[in-house]
Parts: sequence; structure tokens; C-alpha cells
Amino acid sequence: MNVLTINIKNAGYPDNKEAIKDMQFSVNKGELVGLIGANGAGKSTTIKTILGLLKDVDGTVSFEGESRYAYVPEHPVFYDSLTLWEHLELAAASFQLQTEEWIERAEKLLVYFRLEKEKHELPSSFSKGMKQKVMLITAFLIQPAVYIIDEPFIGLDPRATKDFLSLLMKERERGAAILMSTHVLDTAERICDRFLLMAGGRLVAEGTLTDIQHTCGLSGASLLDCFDNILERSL
Ligand SMILES: Nc1ncnc2c1ncn2[C@@H]1O[C@H](COP(=O)(O)OP(=O)(O)OP(=O)(O)O)[C@@H](O)[C@H]1O
Repeated sequence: MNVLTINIKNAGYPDNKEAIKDMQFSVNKGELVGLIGANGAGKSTTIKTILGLLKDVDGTVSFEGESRYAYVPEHPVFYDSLTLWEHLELAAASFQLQTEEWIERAEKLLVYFRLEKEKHELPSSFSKGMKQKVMLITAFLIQPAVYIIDEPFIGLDPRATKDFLSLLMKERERGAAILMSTHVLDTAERICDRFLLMAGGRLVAEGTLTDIQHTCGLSGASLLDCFDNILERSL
């Protein structure tokens, strides 16, 4: 079942209205889809389009029914005067989560990501990885139908990456649909069900690793080798 469906003729910015073109794809319930592409390929623009942040959009983005989504940005943003816990309270209030339920989940998530001691501190003073963890905790707290995650691996240490991935897999088992942009192709290759490869603002290949290997005639090749091959051909 499609939870998120994108059908974009073009989208972009006032001075670059066609930053992405002809993007059609969907993300299904319980599916983890990797959005892959070199710098400037159009991944963030695709995500901004899905989030409704761009004015210059010719096309449609639809979420199934009342599906709620959580967005985890690459660069975390916080309210300067709110503590970590107050950020969680704000998220819980915005999504009208049941008090006892969210508090129990929040406490567990803080322990899981080893931030329980910093509960009443201001995230604006946290390290990069700690800030990223707060974003992840907020998203996992909401338990949305769709996760949109922009490059999650850069700030996280190896243990936090492992913990994040195991929670993400649990969310997928729960039925969450996940769209995740990343440059970390070996991890993406290991965890994603399907890939969307972008270059020059367009989708240049999509499917499972086997589909993509088939597209470039490189049976058994890594995602990185397939991606290089496709990029060379699309130049
Ligand atoms: N605010 C903006 N105004 C005008 N053009 C922009 C803006 N942001 C991005 N672009 C252009 O849109 C295109 C796609 O950029 P985008 O940020 O979506 O790439 P990306 O795949 O997310 O790259 P990266 O991996 O570096 O984050 C690029 O040509 C870029 O120059």
C-alpha cells in the first residue's frame, strides 16, 4: 500500500524553478527507500517538495489518509530557550499524544540514546551528534506513518548509528514507511528495500539492488559501483 506518492513535473526555487524534474515514485507501508545522489543531485529539493516548503512546484505529493509524518533534518533546529524535555513536550502536544504513553516512550528513548542526564538541558548547547539524537528521539516519539530522514549518519557515533538503525528497523516492522536520503552507500545497500538514484534533478534509476544491477548490467556489483556506472552513462 502506498503511504506516500510523489508526482512532480518540476519543482525548485524562484531563480531555479526546475531544480528537480519528472519525479514519480511512491513509498509503501513497511518499506525503507533510500534516496541517493551526488551533491546537488536534488535530494534535499525532493524532500523540501514533499514537506511543502517550496512555492515553485508543478505536481502533487500525497500522503495516504490521515498519515502523520516526522521529518528528521540533516541540520537540527531547536528553540533556544526550550530544554530537551520541553522539545519533547512540544512535539507530544502538537501531535496530541496520550500523556502517560508519550512520557513512558520518551523516558525509554532518552535512555536508549544515552541522553537521560541531559534531559533538562538546552539542546542548542549540545554537540552535533547529540543534537541529531534529539531530532531522532522526537521523531521516534511521534511514531508516525512516514519518516522522512535527511542524511542521518554524518553526526552519529558508531554505537548511536547501530542503535538508530535497530530502532528504524523496528519502526519498519511496525509498518512505517521510510524515505531516507544518504551518501553512506554501504549502509544504504545493507538496509534499504529499494533505491531512488538521482542525478541532475532527475531519477536516473530505481528499484532493488538487483533491479539496479540489472539496469547497469553489473550483476553482483555494489550500490556504489552501480551508481558510478549510471552516473557515467547519464553524463
Ligand atoms: N535555495 C536554493 N535556491 C536556488 N537553487 C537551489 C537552492 N537550493 C538548492 N538549489 C539547487 O538545486 C539543485 C539541487 O540541490 P539539492 O540541495 O536538492 O541537492 P542535494 O542532492 O540535496 O545535494 P547535497 O547532497 O549536497 O545535499 C542544485 O542545482 C542546487 O544548486
